[in-house]
Amino acid sequence: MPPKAKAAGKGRAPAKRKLAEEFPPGEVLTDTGKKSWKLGPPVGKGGFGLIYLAEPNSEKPVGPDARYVIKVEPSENGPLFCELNFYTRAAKPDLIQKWLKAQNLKQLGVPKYWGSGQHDKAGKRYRFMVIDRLGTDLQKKFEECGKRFPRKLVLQLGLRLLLLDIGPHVHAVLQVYLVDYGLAYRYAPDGVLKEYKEDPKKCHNGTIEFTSIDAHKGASPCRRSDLQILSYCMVQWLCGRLPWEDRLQDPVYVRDSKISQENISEFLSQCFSTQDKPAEIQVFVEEVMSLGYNDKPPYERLRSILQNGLKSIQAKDDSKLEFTPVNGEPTLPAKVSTHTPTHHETFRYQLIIIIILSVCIFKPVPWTAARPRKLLSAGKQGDHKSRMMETATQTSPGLGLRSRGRKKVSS
Ligand SMILES: Nc1ncnc2c1ncn2[C@@H]1O[C@H](COP(=O)(O)OP(=O)(O)OP(=O)(O)O)[C@@H](O)[C@H]1O
Repeated sequence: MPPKAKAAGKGRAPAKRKLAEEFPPGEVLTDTGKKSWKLGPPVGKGGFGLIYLAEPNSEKPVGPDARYVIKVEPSENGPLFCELNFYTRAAKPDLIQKWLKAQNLKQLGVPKYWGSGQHDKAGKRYRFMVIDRLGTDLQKKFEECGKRFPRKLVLQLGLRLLLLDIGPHVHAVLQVYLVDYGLAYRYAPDGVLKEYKEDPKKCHNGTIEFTSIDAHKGASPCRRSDLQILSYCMVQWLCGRLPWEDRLQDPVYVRDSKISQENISEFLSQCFSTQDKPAEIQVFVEEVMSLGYNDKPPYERLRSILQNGLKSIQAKDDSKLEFTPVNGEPTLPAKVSTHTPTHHETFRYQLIIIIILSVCIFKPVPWTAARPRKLLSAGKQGDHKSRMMETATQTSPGLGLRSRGRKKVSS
């Protein structure tokens, strides 16, 4: 994620967390299943921890083609604990496999979980988690495109991030993944929806510019919160800048600016000129903003709104994601994978802001012949086949900074 402003000021709740120190390449960590992992260089940085390339421990150093990453944070930090909870409940390889089979899907846009544990170093205790290594992140692509994505791409990303199956594009090669489940939340444990309740101590959780109004108010996230975040992301991708980005240091200002955007048409008029304002985005945002806290969003309707947007520009969701600077040439034409993430109703998780902000572009190689430019070998599936990822420079959805001021850098 790009460096974002630190949230500060009144109403800012999240407690201070400790930063992890950087471990040298070659550090060996042993997970709770007694499997040892060797760290390579860091490939990403969150607000409180680092993400390292990693491989099962062996004589060899960990190279740039590592198939795993390990996220390490001081053990007392909450988000990694929360994230681990998500991964162990929802993303163990056998669980994902079962889910795919049950849903008749080929792939799911959630990295697989391979292990976790605690590691002591210099008198300090760290928590770590091993997951699939993915490719470049969407934020990086956004910056490469001059901070604006073409409308077709935004609509396609919107369709994928709605977490619905988009159909059998079996030969597609790029997939959008969601990572960073540090704020994942079970919005309906055992099928019982959580009640709306504001907690002043939790105000403004998430990446400040995109976080939902629910989160600003300290309410636990729900499905509409995810969609609000997605709406803000899509508007920013289209126009380059959200109206409240001038004062991200002030979460109350950001919250109030979002709340004051009751008239969606006026909100979008601050972002687009009259001729550039995409009609479907207005309809989409209106639909999202009309949702109640416990409403099940009309995902199909939301999808068709975005599909209609594609039609209106004589485009279709053809499984090619073209990262083209607006009014320019494509930087890296690419295809998108067979299946996008499917709505995870059964997991009863609320995938919140950081997740949407943490979208990886990932290209599994066993299903493709040609290597696009700038490939970096990486990743693995359960079958231990290596695969390649298209990457410009850095890895993972380098999106994200929480309003708590988590900064990210990437290698
Ligand atoms: N599975 C992955 N494969 C490759 N790179 C990754 C992966 N996961 C994360 N990264 C890289 O590390 C960066 C930080 O990841 P992540 O958002 O999970 O960390 P975080 O500590 O939770 O960050 P934050 O403090 O913003 O919540 C990402 O932006 C990305 O560049």
